[in-house]
Amino acid sequence: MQEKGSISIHTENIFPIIKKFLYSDHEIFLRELVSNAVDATQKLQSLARQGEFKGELGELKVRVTVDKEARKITVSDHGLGMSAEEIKKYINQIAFSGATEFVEKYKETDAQAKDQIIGQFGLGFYSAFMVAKEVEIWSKSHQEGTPTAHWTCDGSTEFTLEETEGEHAKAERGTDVVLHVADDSDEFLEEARLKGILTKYCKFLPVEIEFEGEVINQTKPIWTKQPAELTDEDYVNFYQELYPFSEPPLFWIHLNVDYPFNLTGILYFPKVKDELQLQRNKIQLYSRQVFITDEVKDVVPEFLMLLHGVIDSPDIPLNVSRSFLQADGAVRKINQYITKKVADKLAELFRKDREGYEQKWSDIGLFVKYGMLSDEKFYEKAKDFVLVQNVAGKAFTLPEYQEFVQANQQDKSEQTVVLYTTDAEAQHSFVQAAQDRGYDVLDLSGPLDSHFIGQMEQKLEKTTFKRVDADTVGKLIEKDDAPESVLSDDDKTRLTDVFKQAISNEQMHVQVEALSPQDAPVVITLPEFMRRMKDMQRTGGGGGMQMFGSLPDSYTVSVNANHPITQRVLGAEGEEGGKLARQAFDLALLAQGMLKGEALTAFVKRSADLLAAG
Ligand SMILES: Nc1ncnc2c1ncn2[C@@H]1O[C@H](COP(=O)(O)OP(=O)(O)OP(=O)(O)O)[C@@H](O)[C@H]1O
Repeated sequence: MQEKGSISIHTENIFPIIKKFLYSDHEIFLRELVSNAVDATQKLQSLARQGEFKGELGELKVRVTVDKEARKITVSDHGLGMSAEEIKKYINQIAFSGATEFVEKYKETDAQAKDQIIGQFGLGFYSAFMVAKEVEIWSKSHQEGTPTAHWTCDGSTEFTLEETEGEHAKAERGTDVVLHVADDSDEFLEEARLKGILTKYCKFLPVEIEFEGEVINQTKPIWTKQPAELTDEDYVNFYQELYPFSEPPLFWIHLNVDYPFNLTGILYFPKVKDELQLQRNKIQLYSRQVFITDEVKDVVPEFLMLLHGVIDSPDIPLNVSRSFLQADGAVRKINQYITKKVADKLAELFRKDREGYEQKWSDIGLFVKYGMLSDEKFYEKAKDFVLVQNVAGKAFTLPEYQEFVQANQQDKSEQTVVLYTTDAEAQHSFVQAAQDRGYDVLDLSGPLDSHFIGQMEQKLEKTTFKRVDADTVGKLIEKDDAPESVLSDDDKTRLTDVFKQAISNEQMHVQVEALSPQDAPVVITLPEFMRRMKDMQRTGGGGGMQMFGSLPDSYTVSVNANHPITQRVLGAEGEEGGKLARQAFDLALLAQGMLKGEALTAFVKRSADLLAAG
């Protein structure tokens, strides 16, 4: 047997759900009521535009007032008002939106209304019951001769509705919504609290909103204007209004698109000196000038979350509570659009004002690298304007740098070896040695640079990166013209043994190498791959590498066969050779800031002895 029918809903059961649970935050009741008042005002303006309303518009301010004694909050507008019939239709029917109906009805004759009207779900009004034990509506329609309608409801499914003339009638067109605040919602009777809510959500609504005799909003915020109407000062002032006491922004992008989706806004590049200052959740999302959230995840690409500013789009699909967004195709397109705009802006700055761009690089470099690493499309554009800086502070684009080092820094298998330092101070002796060889050294000390290096090695052809202390200078870039060793094989073995014994440390692998006589007598290095593995292990990357436990430190100790000191070590009597070897080794440790504790004390003492003996 088959039965067909329609599912029924018990209003008594669903009503509390709407009231209490649909909206996570109680404070949004004010946003909803003020939005309705603004909608009512904009609808009237729309009717006037179309000639359907011929009366005087008069003053159109929305007023919010609070009476703490009487425990009342009132939201009043001079909008189009409602007759008793209309209240029945729009208010008594939950989830029937007069806003949507209006937009649909006038879409041919007033397209503007579609972009302005805020309401869409027909639920917002009921959020009032989150804070009120009773709500009254007093409304007078804009249509001549309609009596004032008075509606009351105590939050149950029962309501009263009457038409009043005479004493209680409203003199003017419009609607007053009166909330009798519930006992558990005292906080909303505080002026400061209400003001806080209004400035959070309603600061940029398009109709003036008055609270405490003061207009709290800007009806035409700058993002709704055309870029051509605005000066740099306007942008900077707006920034400072959004983020008081912050340093002026570096530059900004005015977003303005209406096809295939509607999006306006201004994104600012903040001045950031170090990564600790980077603050997320600094972009505010609006929909039709109503504040929605400052969590713009999904809408704004991850790497641009560090930007500041405002985005306004009626096309971002909101859920009923307007409290979170739904990630869908439209959101993805918006995300891509923003990425493209940012890349274009950077490319333009680079092209038009290279010097200014270089000066800003310390602030924007992090964004750019983050973007390249996280977004392939952004990478494609940014590879032409990402900059690298050498230790002398000169900036290059990647193609410029490749050309700059190509002649001198190719190894025998025609790989270009890019040398870099992560700490020019600590690695000074290596930087110096490389520079003495005529090599250039990049400063890649930023927080994302190890990832950036990895990406560059994948993308750039025939190019490898080596940290300056990854090897002795002669081996960093292996060439055919390596200097010959002056030592015999026998001497080399003897020398190795003396050093091994003097150092007596398993993690130090001694080898004799033919460096130039001007190079240091001993050089301690950590091979590039070993250091990278250790870095990965430290930062938790590298997949299953943890399984193998901590990697031991494994340094290479290169003894310079051509340095005069090796002759002295080989020629020394008794313990003298070992002492000299240890001294040379300690000097190498010292050059790298690795000489510490007991070893350092011993070194100082030995040095004094040697000086005294000399
Ligand atoms: N101050 C007002 N003046 C005139 N009409 C109003 C007013 N407040 C509410 N209404 C009418 O009641 C309807 C229902 O309001 P409600 O806030 O529940 O939903 P909405 O604004 O349409 O949609 P949303 O849930 O997205 O806010 C509105 O669409 C509007 O027609």
